[in-house]
Amino acid sequence: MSTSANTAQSLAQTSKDQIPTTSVEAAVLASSTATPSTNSNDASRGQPPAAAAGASELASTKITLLGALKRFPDFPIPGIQFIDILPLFQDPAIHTALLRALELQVLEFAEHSKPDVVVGLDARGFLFGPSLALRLNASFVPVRKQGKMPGPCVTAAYEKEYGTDFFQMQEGAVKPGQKVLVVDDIIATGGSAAAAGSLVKQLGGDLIGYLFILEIPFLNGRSKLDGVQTVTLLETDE
Ligand SMILES: O=P(O)(O)OC[C@H]1O[C@H](OP(=O)(O)OP(=O)(O)O)[C@H](O)[C@@H]1O
Ligand SMILES: Nc1ncnc2[nH]cnc12
Repeated sequence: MSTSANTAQSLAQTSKDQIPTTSVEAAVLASSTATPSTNSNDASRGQPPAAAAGASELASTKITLLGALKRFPDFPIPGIQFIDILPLFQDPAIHTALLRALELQVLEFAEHSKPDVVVGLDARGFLFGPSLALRLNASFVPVRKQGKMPGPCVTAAYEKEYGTDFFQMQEGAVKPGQKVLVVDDIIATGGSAAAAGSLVKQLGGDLIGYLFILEIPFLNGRSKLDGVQTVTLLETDE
């Protein structure tokens, strides 16, 4: 079995309960963010030996995930280094490891406040948002680019790394007071995520956090998220 398959299997075999049952699960839980501005890359610090061993396994999972990403210079416009997350979904072992790691990040940071709704952003937030929502026994609700959904919608404009756009959510898709987690593949400038957060609030939702697979820290996207708890699995400064 390949390294990625081993990693995926050990992550996939962990309990569906919120209580960690393996060193990997304990380590993933231990590695999650405790504050809005910290990421999860220093997993082994201060952990007991079993958790530290698991943290090392998590670290190798992250290396596997990072290694699967592809870079495309000057896409979609000159000067942008495009980071393609689609390869994460081509290998079932990596896909499994990704989903389990994301689930555990949520269970840790939302320990006392599990989301009622996972909101995924058009289009790459749709690749894992519904699967994650099922694992969390939560609803899935999309944020879509303007003009794609029927019925009354709320709308927010936003700037991103390579242009301006408009996002929408259907009225009633989130009920007032529901706890909402916004998920997307990448946080770059943070414009997309901030617009999604504003739509959730327009619908009366309680925005409890943001979750991303990858952060590009030099673009400082977190600064647009009003201090709302933000968790990223991976980061790359390029
Ligand atoms: O933090 P930001 O600067 O807002 O950038 C991040 C957003 O950009 C990408 O989506 P894109 O708008 O390219 O749409 P797509 O998912 O439909 O390709 C990405 O999937 C995020 O949604
Ligand atoms: N550099 C980038 N690569 C991939 N998706 C992005 N979305 C915004 N910036 C991006």
